[in-house]
Amino acid sequence: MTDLFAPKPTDNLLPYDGQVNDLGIVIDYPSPLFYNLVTELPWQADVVTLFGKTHVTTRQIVWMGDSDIDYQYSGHIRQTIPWTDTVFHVKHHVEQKLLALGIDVNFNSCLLNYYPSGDDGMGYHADDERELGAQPIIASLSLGATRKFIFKHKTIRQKNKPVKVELYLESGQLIVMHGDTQRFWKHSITKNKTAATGRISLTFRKIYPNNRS
Ligand SMILES: O=C(O)CCC(=O)C(=O)O
Ligand SMILES: [Fe+2]
Repeated sequence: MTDLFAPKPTDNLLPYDGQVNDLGIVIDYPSPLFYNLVTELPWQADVVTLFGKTHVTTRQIVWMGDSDIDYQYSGHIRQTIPWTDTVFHVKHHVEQKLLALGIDVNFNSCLLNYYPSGDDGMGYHADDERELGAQPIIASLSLGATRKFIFKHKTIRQKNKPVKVELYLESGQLIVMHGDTQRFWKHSITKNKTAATGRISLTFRKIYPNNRS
């Protein structure tokens, strides 16, 4: 039976000011991939500066990409490690899925995030650094525990509250943010005390090093 309410990959999840598509589950066996990445990658705590204060996160990250790319955000320079066979393979798979939506992109970088438990999240932010270009294309593949992903409009409010769009990201699910999304919306992964297991997201990006400010 077809689910009349299941979003089509071509549906825009945002009401305006950007474009987010849900490509659904694109990985047949996500668990082996999850455990492979947890064990094989050199995870490190992230360092974030908020209101002038530096924090070390329990969320763990790895930057991966082409050898000529390193990435700078929140004032910190990130070392990029070369593509592993596994992630390079996933990158190719993701690019093929996007092609079917009419999005033709060759990602040169990936930020992998590991949330060991439901106590780990990522606060509201926009991936709007200059080096990502004016309309960044960011594809995000989720593995492991299902977690809630929230978009919050930067300026538009309704009934005195910011406009929000929420979705749940499941293991093997791929979404893509593009168009004006980073310009007008922030996004976050909320903490969830009931999430018993870990989650990984692979966020593929295209970096234009010459746009660095
Ligand atoms: O883990 C996620 O799904 C979100 C990650 C994210 O927003 C980022 O890496 O910029
Ligand atoms: Fe992000």
